Amino acid sequence: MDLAHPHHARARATRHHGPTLPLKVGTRGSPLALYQTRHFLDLIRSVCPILRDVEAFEEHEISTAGDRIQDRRLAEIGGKGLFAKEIHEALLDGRVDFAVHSLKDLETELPPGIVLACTLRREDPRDAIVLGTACEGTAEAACQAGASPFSALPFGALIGTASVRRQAQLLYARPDLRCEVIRGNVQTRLSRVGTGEFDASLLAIAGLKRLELDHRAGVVISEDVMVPAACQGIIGVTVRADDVELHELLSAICDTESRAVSLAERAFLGALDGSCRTPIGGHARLLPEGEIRLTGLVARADGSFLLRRTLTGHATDAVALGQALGEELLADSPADIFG
Ligand SMILES: NCc1[nH]cc(CCC(=O)O)c1CC(=O)O
Repeated sequence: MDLAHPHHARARATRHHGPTLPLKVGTRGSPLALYQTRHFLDLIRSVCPILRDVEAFEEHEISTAGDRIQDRRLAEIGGKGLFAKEIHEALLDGRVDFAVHSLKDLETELPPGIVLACTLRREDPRDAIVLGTACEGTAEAACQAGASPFSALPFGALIGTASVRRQAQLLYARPDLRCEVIRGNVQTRLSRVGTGEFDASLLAIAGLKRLELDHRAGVVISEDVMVPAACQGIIGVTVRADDVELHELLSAICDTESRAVSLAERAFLGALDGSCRTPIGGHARLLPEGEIRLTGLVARADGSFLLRRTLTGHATDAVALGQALGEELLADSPADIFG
């Protein structure tokens, strides 16, 4: 073993002295991002007593291109990793030691030198409909067993969404609806529905729950009706690939179920290699007996085409399962989808 190698030197130092404090954590500055970062810090403190000191961590808010661009659909701006580029740079420069992300916003292929070290237990992965005043009273019937969640939306309603995945699945089921881009953070979107600018919007219930705004969700849509985004509801933590001591620390709070499903969902997304203009959904769930069931969806943004498939395999082969499903959907989609 080459003990002069920096990896080994640092790993040995960990065992004797623990991590060098304070640990610098990178986060976006939105209320949701800050909540997620604090939630993560609470978890790590609960398993690691030496980190309970308030001064053990230093929070660094990092503004990303995705935060600054508010008026256009992210898909139009292009470029994967719009929410993370500046955060990766801060990690590689050593300005931060680790970073907390909404895993669904993190590109599948991370820059060299950065790895996803840990995924937290998944929050509810489903999408929810937030109804404006024009839809008052429509939620109740739509929530009933057997009813379509979309029946809460009046004919021809104007829906604000920036997600081509949600738009495609919505229009496929309800071609009468109109969709327009709504951006901004969760609170901004809620207020724009509240003022009547849109009849309704679709948001991840996970974000609403974390912000204690889930009472604004009129109808929660089953993942069997609307396939969520890959890794929706999962918080992921990135570190420098050679930071052995942080890897060790983070492995203590890693959730094995979210790790397995996120591997499958991210492998699926990676295999499709769609542009961010391609509506793609991916959702895996762990079954008893150590199996994993992965559903994938690709569609046209206008809802004129939609393909959905499910594969089941062993959780230990999560990556292979994701790749296989991605390749299957790629092969069976019309040429324009991935053109
Ligand atoms: N793209 C924005 C985003 N990124 C993560 C969440 C919250 C849900 C999650 O943790 O996946 C949201 C808001 C939303 O989609 O409604």
